[in-house]
Amino acid sequence: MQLNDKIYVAGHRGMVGGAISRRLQTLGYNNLVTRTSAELDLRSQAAVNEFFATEKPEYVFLAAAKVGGIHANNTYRAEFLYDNLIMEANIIHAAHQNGVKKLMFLGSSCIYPKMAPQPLREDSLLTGLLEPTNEPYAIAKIAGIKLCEAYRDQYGANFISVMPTNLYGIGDNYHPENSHVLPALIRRFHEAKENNAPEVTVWGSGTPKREFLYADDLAAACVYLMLHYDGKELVNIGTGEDLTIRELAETVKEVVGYTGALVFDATKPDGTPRKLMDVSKLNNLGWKHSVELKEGLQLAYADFLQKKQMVTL
Ligand SMILES: NC(=O)C1=CN([C@@H]2O[C@H](COP(=O)(O)OP(=O)(O)OC[C@H]3O[C@@H](n4cnc5c(N)ncnc54)[C@H](OP(=O)(O)O)[C@@H]3O)[C@@H](O)[C@H]2O)C=CC1
Ligand SMILES: C[C@H]1O[C@H](OP(=O)(O)OP(=O)(O)OC[C@H]2O[C@@H](n3cnc4c(=O)[nH]c(N)nc43)[C@H](O)[C@@H]2O)[C@@H](O)[C@@H](O)C1=O
Repeated sequence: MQLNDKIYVAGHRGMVGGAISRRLQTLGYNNLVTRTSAELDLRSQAAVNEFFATEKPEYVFLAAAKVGGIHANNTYRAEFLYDNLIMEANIIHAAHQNGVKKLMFLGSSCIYPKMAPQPLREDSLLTGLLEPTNEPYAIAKIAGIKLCEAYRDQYGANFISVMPTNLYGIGDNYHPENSHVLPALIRRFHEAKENNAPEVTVWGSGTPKREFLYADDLAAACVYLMLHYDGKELVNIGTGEDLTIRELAETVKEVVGYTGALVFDATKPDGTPRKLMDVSKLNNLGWKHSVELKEGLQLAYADFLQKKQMVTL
């Protein structure tokens, strides 16, 4: 990938696509092509085909998707399956038809079976049943992996798949119900602090364990793998460290500076009990994360405070 090669970052306004675009620009890549969903609805095959035929991107980062936390995944099950299936199918097929040199597909740690051995190894894919709350999203992501593999097997396409762990960072979604746990807790603790509320509610039992990677680290890993990895097998991207949701809540509480109590709402789903990535393959390829959770949380909270000035979250 040369500095003036044409690179399409699908989903560049999202948290991940934004971080990948920043990383590419920092490294000197100067020919990025982007479209918002209003300009190019990736669910339209005709529009995607026309875009690829006109723009002829040489490299593609596929970071556009319908994304959300446990509640959104479990509620909008049809859109999480349909939108994600059709977007990735349209892009991967058009990339093949238009001679894209290399494409990176972003999946998710939720593709692994709910009860797979921990830490989650890449070869656990399709070895057991999925977590029900995000099965539609996971099925779509597994289809994306298999599309990349199929175009590679049949046509020799250099399409690679990476599986990020739970992410957070600049430009995250702070919706009270539809977001992931980390941004949801930043907002809830911040509002409780502002309102002097005596307690903050955390969904579920607090016992599930999750791993969190700062989005700019994820972006650095994605660009690194785009430059250094051409294999068929997926690659996990994470830190290899996790903590319970209760421990996460305590840490967010401390970073935000809230002094009240925590209560747990057992009526809300816990989801997968644990999703710790085995990152030995990534580490052996020469990449390791650099932003630890506490530092990343401080950066994310600063971003939240800044965005709050500009928009009603
Ligand atoms: N966030 C996380 O914790 C994790 C994310 N991932 C993966 O990373 C990728 C990016 O996620 P993230 O950045 O968090 O998500 P965001 O919701 O922040 O961004 C998603 C992007 O997708 C674009 N998009 C959605 N629907 C359409 C559409 N119909 N047509 C065109 N563009 C569309 C949006 O474009 P626009 O802004 O223009 O509307 C948006 O910029 C996804 O593949 C996700 O599965 C994987 C693991 C964890
Ligand atoms: C990235 C990943 O994200 C999703 O999976 P998830 O890891 O279960 O996502 P989550 O961040 O929403 O929840 C993590 C844990 O945290 C608890 N929790 C507490 N309090 C809040 C809370 O206020 N909001 C949310 N969302 N969760 C909360 C919550 O009950 C759960 O136990 C997938 O659907 C799929 O999209 C995917 O790939």
